[in-house]
Amino acid sequence: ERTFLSKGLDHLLAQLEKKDPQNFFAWPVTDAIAPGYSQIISNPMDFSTMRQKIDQNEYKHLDEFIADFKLMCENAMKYNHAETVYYKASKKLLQAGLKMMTSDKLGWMLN
Ligand SMILES: NC(=O)c1ccc2nc(N)sc2c1
Repeated sequence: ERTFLSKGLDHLLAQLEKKDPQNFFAWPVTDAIAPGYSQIISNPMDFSTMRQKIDQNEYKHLDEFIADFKLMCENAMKYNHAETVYYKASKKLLQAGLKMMTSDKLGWMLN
């Protein structure tokens, strides 16, 4: 059911997804597109999984949502070499996303 927190997380997720226009982070990364991915990345994360977790009320606090966002970006910076578009996109997304989510305007969600 829609809670105060899940409504706020919905909004944040929509803002983060807009920062990934190439949809590099929209869906789970498969070994088909990223050879060896499942051996290198033990805790995969992507926006569709975060959406599911919001809908199932699995996030109890904003910092748990932020942790999944960081995991998603850090996975990409681990698997992809620094000169790739994926690495560069994840570094930019991480910085912009954290800036947005840690602004004081979100004090109301840090319960
Ligand atoms: N999120 C990622 O790390 C990611 C996304 C898409 C993608 N496509 C490839 N050919 S490698 C790759 C990695």
